[in-house]
Amino acid sequence: MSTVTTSTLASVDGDVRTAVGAPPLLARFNAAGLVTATDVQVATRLGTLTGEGDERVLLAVALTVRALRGGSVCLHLGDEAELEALRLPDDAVLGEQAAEPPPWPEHPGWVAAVQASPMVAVGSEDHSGHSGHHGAGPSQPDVRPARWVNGRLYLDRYWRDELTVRRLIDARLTAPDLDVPGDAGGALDRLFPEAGDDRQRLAAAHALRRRLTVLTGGPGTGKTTTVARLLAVLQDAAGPVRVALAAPTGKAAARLQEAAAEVVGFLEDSDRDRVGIPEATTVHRLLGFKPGSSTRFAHDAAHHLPHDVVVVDETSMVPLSLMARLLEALRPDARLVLVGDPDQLASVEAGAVLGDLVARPPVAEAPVGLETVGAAPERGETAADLGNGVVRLTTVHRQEQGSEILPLAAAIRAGDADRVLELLRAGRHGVELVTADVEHLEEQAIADLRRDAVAAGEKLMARAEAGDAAGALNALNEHRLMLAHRRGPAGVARWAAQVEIWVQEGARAAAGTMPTAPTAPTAPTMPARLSGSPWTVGRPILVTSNDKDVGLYNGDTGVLVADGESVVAAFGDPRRPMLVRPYRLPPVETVHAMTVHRAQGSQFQRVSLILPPATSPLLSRELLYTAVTRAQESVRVVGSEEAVRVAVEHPVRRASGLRVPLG
Ligand SMILES: Nc1ncnc2c1ncn2[C@@H]1O[C@H](COP(=O)(O)OP(=O)(O)OP(=O)(O)O)[C@@H](O)[C@H]1O
Repeated sequence: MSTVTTSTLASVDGDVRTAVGAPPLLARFNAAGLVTATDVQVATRLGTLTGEGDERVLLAVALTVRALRGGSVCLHLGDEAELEALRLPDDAVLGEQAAEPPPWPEHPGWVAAVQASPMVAVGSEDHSGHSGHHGAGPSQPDVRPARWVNGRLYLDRYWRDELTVRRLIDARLTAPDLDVPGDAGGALDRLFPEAGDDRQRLAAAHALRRRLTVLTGGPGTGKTTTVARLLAVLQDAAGPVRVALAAPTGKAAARLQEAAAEVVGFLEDSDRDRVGIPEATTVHRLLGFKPGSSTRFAHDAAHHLPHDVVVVDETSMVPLSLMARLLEALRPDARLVLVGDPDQLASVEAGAVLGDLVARPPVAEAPVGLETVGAAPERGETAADLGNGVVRLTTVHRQEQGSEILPLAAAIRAGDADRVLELLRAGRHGVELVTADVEHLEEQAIADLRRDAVAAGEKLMARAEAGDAAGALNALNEHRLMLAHRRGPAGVARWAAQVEIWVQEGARAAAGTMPTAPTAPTAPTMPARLSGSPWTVGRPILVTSNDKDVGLYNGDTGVLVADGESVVAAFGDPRRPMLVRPYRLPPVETVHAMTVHRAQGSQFQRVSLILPPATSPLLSRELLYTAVTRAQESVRVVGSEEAVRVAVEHPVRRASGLRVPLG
């Protein structure tokens, strides 16, 4: 079906070319950068397939494809005000010379044309004969590639995924309590004592009885601690239960496993024995990812996962389609615990399910009976959240010894730009602003950034050359340069190359050779680390596609380490490095710098963030919050005060229908 093609296109970078032979109205919006050539091609192709020639409808579909690329699930066409955000050129055409955008078509007429279109099914009921199950059914003459529900225009596949998520989440929220045969109160008292954190206890009591718990909170509020202790409560009161721990990326899964093992290590012997050694995996691997297909999994609605409890960490990064597949694959009576921080960036793919689940009006009454285990929701706000299964942890337990990182994160989250700038300007306790024009950065402005990058790079090389995989993996996490954009003056491509030059210059200076361009041919006498070969020891690498056989996933980072005369790539937990021969590696890139999106789910001792100019559409509150909360010791923000302010004052808006009830 044609929607398969559009979903693939929506996930790649926008095509910046001019759409050749586009109908006149689309050509004008294309020239203004509001839709790309790819958006136009998808719309016109679907128009040809369904016999729709009305350019206003094709424009709406092209804008929907563009909105998907920006992470929205749909186009909120019914609300004229929502369209304003789309009057900025798409990120894919940023920097190109764009024409003045034409006015939108007259609104009521536009909406009426979309609803009357043969391309568009109207309403949430399925009249096409589809079973409603993803991808099911033979293709029929009346298959409509788009759908209009509650003033929103969807491509059909995304509508189906949203409906699946809505139905399965609502079923979990409205289902009766699960039976807990054992002494739940006793287990809760032991693992979440009275003097502890009430909300953590409430979360555990909730997860014991309910089929969906959404456990949210900022950094250091004890999400991982609560999950690990909750597993002990479950094994004691409802056990033995079969548990799966998962996260959207391999890196986040490794962190979850490490953190959960640490908490379990501190439990009493009996609890520790019951929980065992937690193992975490990626959501894709849990579902039985089949290479070559992003939508086909071994576990689905017909082949449920065997687990009684599934815990997903870093849920903010789970896109709509993956959430739909996960929910389908769960047994209806399994407990699902979604853990995450909804204030972080959402996934690169469409959807912000965690944010939507937290922001919905309550779907069910707050569950009763939690009092019986001594965990009564005491505040009205909690009772309303509980109608959506949400328990928000609010007390920060991590001891930060005067660091200003968490207060800075709190001010960003609260949207308080004055306070954010005050903390950054003060430049104390691990927080710093380097005011600079990022398009014309002076060497002096970035001297400290360079020093940090070179120090971390040199340490990485030294450990890698010594064949010390654990030391090299630790060094990899010492400093990370992050950016919002991939391309342009404040983009990853430029800055990754810059850091590589700095590190190599530093290495040459240390080796006593004359500085040369990093790509220059290498003299045979040059140390291995300067050879310029893709398998240079000390090269930090980023995996860019999934490889189930090797066990590496898109986004995993590692480092090339000397292994006698040869080279091996080290990944994962420094205490238990995973070693892979270069010839077995999936495609990799050098990772001296990364997008904030890529860095999500990881932590680094020091973070430097280069902000784009204040006009960038990628500047957002979530971007700044995510970057700042990646730092353990210090964070340096490079950019203008105006860019900081714009970021703090602009939370991301991703259109989706999940927050509103079905009409
Ligand atoms: N109820 C509590 N009482 C005392 N200390 C706690 C409590 N809960 C958590 N902590 C401590 O607070 C710190 C942070 O906890 P944890 O790592 O579980 O938080 P988190 O929300 O998962 O953080 P992050 O998302 O940043 O990884 C840990 O050192 C943990 O031991």
